[in-house]
Amino acid sequence: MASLITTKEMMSHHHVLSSSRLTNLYSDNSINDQQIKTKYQVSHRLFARRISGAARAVINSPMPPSVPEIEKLEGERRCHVAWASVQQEKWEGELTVQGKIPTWLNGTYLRNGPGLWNIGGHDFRHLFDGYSTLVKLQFEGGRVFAGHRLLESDAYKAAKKHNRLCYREFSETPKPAIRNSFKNPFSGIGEILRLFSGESLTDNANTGVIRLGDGRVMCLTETQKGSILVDHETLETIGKFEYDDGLSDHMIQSAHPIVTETEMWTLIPDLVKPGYRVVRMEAGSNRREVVGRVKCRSGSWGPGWVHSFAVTENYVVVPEMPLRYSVKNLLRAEPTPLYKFEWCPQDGAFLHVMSKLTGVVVASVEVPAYVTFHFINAYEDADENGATVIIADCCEHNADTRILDMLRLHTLRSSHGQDVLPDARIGRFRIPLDGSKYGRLETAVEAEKHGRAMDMCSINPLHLGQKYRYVYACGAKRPCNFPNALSKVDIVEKKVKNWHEHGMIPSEPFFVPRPGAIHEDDGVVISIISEENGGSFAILLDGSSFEEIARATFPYGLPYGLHGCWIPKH
Ligand SMILES: CC(=O)/C=C/C=C(C)/C=C/C1=C(C)CCCC1(C)C
Ligand SMILES: CC(/C=C/C=O)=C\C=C\C=O
Ligand SMILES: [Fe+2]
Repeated sequence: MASLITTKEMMSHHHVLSSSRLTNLYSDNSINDQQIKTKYQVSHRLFARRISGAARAVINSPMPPSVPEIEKLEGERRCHVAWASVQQEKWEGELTVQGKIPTWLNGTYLRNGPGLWNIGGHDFRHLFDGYSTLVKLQFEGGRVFAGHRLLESDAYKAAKKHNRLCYREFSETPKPAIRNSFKNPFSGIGEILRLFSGESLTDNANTGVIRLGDGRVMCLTETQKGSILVDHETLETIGKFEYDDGLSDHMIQSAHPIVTETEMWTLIPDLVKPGYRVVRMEAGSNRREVVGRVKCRSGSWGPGWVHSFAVTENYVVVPEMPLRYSVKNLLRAEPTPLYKFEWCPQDGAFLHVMSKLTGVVVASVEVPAYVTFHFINAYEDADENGATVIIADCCEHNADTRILDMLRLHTLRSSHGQDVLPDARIGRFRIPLDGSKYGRLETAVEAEKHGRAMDMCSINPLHLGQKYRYVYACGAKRPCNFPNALSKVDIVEKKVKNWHEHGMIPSEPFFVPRPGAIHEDDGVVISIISEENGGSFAILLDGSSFEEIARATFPYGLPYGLHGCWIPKH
């Protein structure tokens, strides 16, 4: 097994990724290459001045800039480190801690996300295209040992080897290699077959990371191929998670399985006969059993996009969004404004409820149009007459699909500080189980209280599928082009506590309950913050007061990341 590199090794060029990311640092398309290079050099020296000595090693700065250079640069729009590729493949070291890490916090927080957005001079277009970068924070007796590492997916390895994109990513389709172009393997029937067999799809598992009940740790994305096992201590890639159930020919999966100590639930969308398979896998097994199938209600060609879903104690809540997979857009080489999807509100929006035990769909209701990436939680409740109603909460983007395009890197890089982030809220669905045709969608808490941004959520995992009170998520302090605050939402009292510091971009606040806790919010919230000055740190907030209890600073800047998990030390 290869050992992780030290800071000293990292200073050598051997481990530093190619400099083809130069253009990534700037958003202003009008500047020419020479200007970009000059800005890059100045900017890197500026970062080096601002962050610690160790960080200087990372970015390999030769000299501090002169004052006029700094002033010139201050006035320019520089790319926030949140949207800049990681500067090296891997790093490991101890972090400097300010404050006090609770001694009960023993274990590893892992975060996945796209962290490298360029290869061989090609700059990726969308946040979701970047190559998976795992970050770990290992908490041990009040100390924090941390690191990051690029996931060795086939997509990343091939891109490195051939110096170009080789698989279809979220928004990008590879161009044919010039020497093969007369045969053009990326056109016609061959390409359709390669797409539908999954061959040309990415396995770049850059979205989430989960710990299965049996202890295996898996990185995931929406392609089934993108299910990859990793070692949570070394961050090494172990290999593909091989499903032995014959369900992998349906190339797509939800990026957010629901995992407990005993089982994993997920959804497998069916692009040919629009619908979803609801599947369950026992801890220790690689075989998913199909519990039931939901048939799409709408007459559209594709099923609704399903990034995540929800469960209650007895039911699985399956969303059918009006934002639908589009086979037509899947086959297009160039992205459409909605990428692989299309917006079909005229065909209706639905939610389906399946019994976990029998696989029978017990409710299928039409609801107002909605757009969500992330369900927060769901539970069974009683209505005023005592009849069962399902409550399902999600981060809802006011049925506005613009959020998908807002996550284009050019937009993120060029609109920093502008108030262009579309509004979002906590959407609460009420789904009656009495055969009603319609469900309701309400705003759970006045969105102004969390700055009208709401995504990247977590809850106390002990309340999964149960009544619950607290949601931790990214909110906003306006003006902003991206969620820039951490919010604790009390959905019962309808109160919100926000954490915000100027120029910071925090990733998903992840709640870890204190062992033995009685109160739902007794625990800590972990988030990794990318700073405007090019640095980054992990922050720990008290789950109850939402006050900062500690921060642990990285000697370099980490980009934004998506979802995390907690691996307790036994
Ligand atoms: C990072 C994130 O949240 C989502 C990633 C989604 C991906 C990688 C989706 C990939 C897809 C293709 C490459 C073609 C087929 C459709 C789809 C699943 C959207
Ligand atoms: C980062 C994000 C949305 C932020 C907007 O408010 C969505 C990420 C989705 C994938 O996990
Ligand atoms: Fe997600």
